[in-house]
Amino acid sequence: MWSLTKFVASRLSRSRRFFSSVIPRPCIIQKRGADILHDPWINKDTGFPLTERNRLGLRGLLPPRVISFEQQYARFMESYRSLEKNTVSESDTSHVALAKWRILNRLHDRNETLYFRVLIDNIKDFAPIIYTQTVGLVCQNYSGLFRRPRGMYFSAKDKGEMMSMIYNWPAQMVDMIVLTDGSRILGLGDLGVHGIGIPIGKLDMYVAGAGLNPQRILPVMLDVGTNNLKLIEDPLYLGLRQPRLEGEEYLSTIDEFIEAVLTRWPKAIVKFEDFQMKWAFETLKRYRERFCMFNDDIQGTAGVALAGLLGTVRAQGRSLDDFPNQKIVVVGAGSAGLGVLSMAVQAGVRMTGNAETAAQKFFLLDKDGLITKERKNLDPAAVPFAKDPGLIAGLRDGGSLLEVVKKVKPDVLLGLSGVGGVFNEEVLKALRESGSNRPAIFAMSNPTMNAECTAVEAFKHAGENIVFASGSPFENVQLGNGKVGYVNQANNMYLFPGIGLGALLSGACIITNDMLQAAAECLASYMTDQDIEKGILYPSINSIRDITAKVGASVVRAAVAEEVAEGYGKVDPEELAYMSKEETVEYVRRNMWYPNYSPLVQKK
Ligand SMILES: NC(=O)C1=CN([C@@H]2O[C@H](COP(=O)(O)OP(=O)(O)OC[C@H]3O[C@@H](n4cnc5c(N)ncnc54)[C@H](O)[C@@H]3O)[C@@H](O)[C@H]2O)C=CC1
Ligand SMILES: CC(=O)C(=O)O
Ligand SMILES: [Mg+2]
Repeated sequence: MWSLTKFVASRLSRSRRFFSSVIPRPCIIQKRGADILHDPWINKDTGFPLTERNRLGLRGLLPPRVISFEQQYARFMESYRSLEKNTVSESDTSHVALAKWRILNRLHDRNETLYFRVLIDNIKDFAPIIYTQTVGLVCQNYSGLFRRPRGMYFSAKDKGEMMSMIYNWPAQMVDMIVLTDGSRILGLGDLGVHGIGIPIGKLDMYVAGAGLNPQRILPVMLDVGTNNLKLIEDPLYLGLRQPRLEGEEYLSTIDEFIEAVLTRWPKAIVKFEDFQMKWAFETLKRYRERFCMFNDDIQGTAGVALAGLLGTVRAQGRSLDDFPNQKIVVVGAGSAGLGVLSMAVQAGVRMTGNAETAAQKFFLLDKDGLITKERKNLDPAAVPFAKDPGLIAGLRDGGSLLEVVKKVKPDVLLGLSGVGGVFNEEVLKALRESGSNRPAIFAMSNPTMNAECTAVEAFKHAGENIVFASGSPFENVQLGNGKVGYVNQANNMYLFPGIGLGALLSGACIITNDMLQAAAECLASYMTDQDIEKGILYPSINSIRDITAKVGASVVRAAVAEEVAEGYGKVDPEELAYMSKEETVEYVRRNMWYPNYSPLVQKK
């Protein structure tokens, strides 16, 4: 039973935590001298005060002047801006993008505190570099860009060794692991071990957006081979030059890795990222009831898309109850597309109470066109969305996107196909004729070149009145006469930081559908009616910490309501249950790490 004494004690412990977050806590280290300068977690470069230089054996290893954090920050930004200025006229945009990534990566490798401060303060400018879209280019060029290892690599050759390998990681605690096998990196396909750039980029977003402590995150590449022949033949390829493991061999490798992780860090959250569809679904089914994990491409994407779809209903001036009446054509029946449809159906069922009607207005296409009940060898995950061809006159299995748009007259066209340009001029013009009072286009595939259409194409061919969102960022479109076509970024980056942080701070033993639903609903309700009217469905990425605090809190509360919360640190589930909504947001905010130089104290 919750007692008054416990309540007062919890308030006191909360206020103690509050003060400790204002006064930088000392960081206890075991290193000395040059080892400190080579450890990006604790390095301050020229920022070490003289007292620390004396205490830590750094005197003489640095130029004598102490440069303040603010000066270091300004110096970095100046070199970044001058790179930007000097390359503005270059036609090779990928060369410029990689130069920007390199300058950030060098800082990341040297001084994480400064790196994360510049990232947080300039998230709108830097997210497209460390995350989609440049991260895709980085993975494609990884063998040439590789300088220092980051994260851990477990390979098919490590079978039987993983339990001891996990103890090679230098940090005592790990809160969040992002795991990939590199088999479907963005829309770029199988990039094998070079896909490590994705877990690194995602975890950068966790630190920037959710305030996870960078000393407690771990990007992991599980190298089970690659089926990309170009990579296998490349002498500089950094991974195993063998075909991917399949079947039981594959699953037992992942099982061994998971067992090793959970033995060392039983409360670590494992986020699965960019697995090819069959393993994305299989691993989610295998593990989701066993430990705290989620699949970002299936579940994170679904929540962001659902928030955007609900926003679209509002933007059309309709009531939210009208959502199940939206005709939605989803192009791409992979992990992301099926994840979105499943969540949209769940939302429809909650609104209508009827599972059958909930999916009726949703249409699904894959590379072979419209999926109907006549489809041979239909993936079981797609079965609930397969249409009866008789539903609308002229619909047929394998019907092209253009045919489907002309016949169905959708309100929403949502692309998760990984194929650039499938929303071509004809398709967009057909959407314009759909009769919807405000059609919406979600060109969600990444990176930019894989977007189903560009923002300019969408506004030009589908009309100025549309709602537009893309997975990778595009500039807003100037429509003339001062009118602006607003570009939303429909990317799971709006949700995964909050899902991860909420799961962590509730101490959730698993991540349930209700927790994911709560995250999506929280994001959906974030926007004001005025914004939505302008076609703005998602907040600016500049607000990512505020969004994450709210999304994280809604995940914590859902975890408590579902009785899967086991508490975090000294905060037990009863204390979580006692918190009001606002207090939960405050609790989440207070637990976000923020980059400041901490005093370093050497452990004797
Ligand atoms: N914006 C976001 O937050 C997210 C975007 N994505 C993007 O979604 C894309 C797909 O990801 P997954 O579903 O995991 O891939 P996947 O490989 O599992 O599925 C791709 C699907 O697209 C279909 N497809 C291929 N060519 C097509 C065509 N010409 N017309 C219609 N359908 C076609 C395939 O048959 C398959 O069903 C990727 O580009 C990825 O970057 C994925 C997750 C999150
Ligand atoms: C954003 C993301 O997770 C993807 O494109 O795979
Ligand atoms: Mg992904």
